[in-house]
Amino acid sequence: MIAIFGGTFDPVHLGHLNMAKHCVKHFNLTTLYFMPCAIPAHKAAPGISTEHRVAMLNAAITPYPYFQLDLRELNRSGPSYSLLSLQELRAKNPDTPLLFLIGMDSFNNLERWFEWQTITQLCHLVVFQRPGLKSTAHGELLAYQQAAECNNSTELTMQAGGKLYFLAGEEMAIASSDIRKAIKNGINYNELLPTGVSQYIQTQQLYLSGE
Ligand SMILES: Nc1ncnc2c1ncn2[C@@H]1O[C@H](COP(=O)(O)OP(=O)(O)OP(=O)(O)O)[C@@H](O)[C@H]1O
Ligand SMILES: O=C(O)c1ccc[n+]([C@@H]2O[C@H](COP(=O)([O-])O)[C@@H](O)[C@H]2O)c1
Repeated sequence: MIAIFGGTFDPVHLGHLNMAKHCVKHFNLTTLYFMPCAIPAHKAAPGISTEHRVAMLNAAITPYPYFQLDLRELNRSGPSYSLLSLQELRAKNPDTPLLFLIGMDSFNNLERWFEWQTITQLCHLVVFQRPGLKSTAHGELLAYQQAAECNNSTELTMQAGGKLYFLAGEEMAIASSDIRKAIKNGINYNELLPTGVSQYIQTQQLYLSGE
């Protein structure tokens, strides 16, 4: 199995680590790759450099041998469409089950993603809960959910892609945007971040101004 966790990670926080750890444990993964995007398809570009985001990801994953980085989107120009990354991964690994981990808010917006229906064929989507959010799928997204959802994780090992799995686990009400706001407003945010990340933010004086 190949497991990818895409995100802006501006910055990576304990909510990200929590869902990624649940995914590793649940699917008994050897490796899960955090894949930072370069230019988010649907939100404002990060106000800090790519190097800072990657440095914070490295600080966050260092204690965990089963986490690695996949930097392919940083080496591409244009919006970081997940479709392109998944197509590349699929071309290199034609028959390997491919998991793409996202949060419930991302799932509820999936219909707005570039060629989302092709994405659902290229990989299995693993959706982690986000506090206060449930699937709001309707129309074509609901049709996909009804056709693809499975409750038995071994089913995901039996085909390369096409399934949808809702992964339950401890929910953490943490968002990068709240952390950026807290830092700007001088509010303590350290308990929301891996230690190495909060140290890096302080040393580099990140997020003190801007959005
Ligand atoms: N606390 C959380 N619980 C569940 N899913 C999360 C959580 N934080 C992030 N995610 C999911 O992780 C992926 C990457 O998230 P991202 O890097 O955009 O962080 P974010 O906290 O959502 O950022 P922002 O607040 O700036 O939108 C997305 O699919 C998102 O849904
Ligand atoms: O491909 C798309 O159109 C697309 C649209 C929105 C989000 N994504 C991906 O979803 C992941 C989480 O996105 P975000 O914006 O919540 O950090 C990240 O890997 C994004 O590149 C992808």
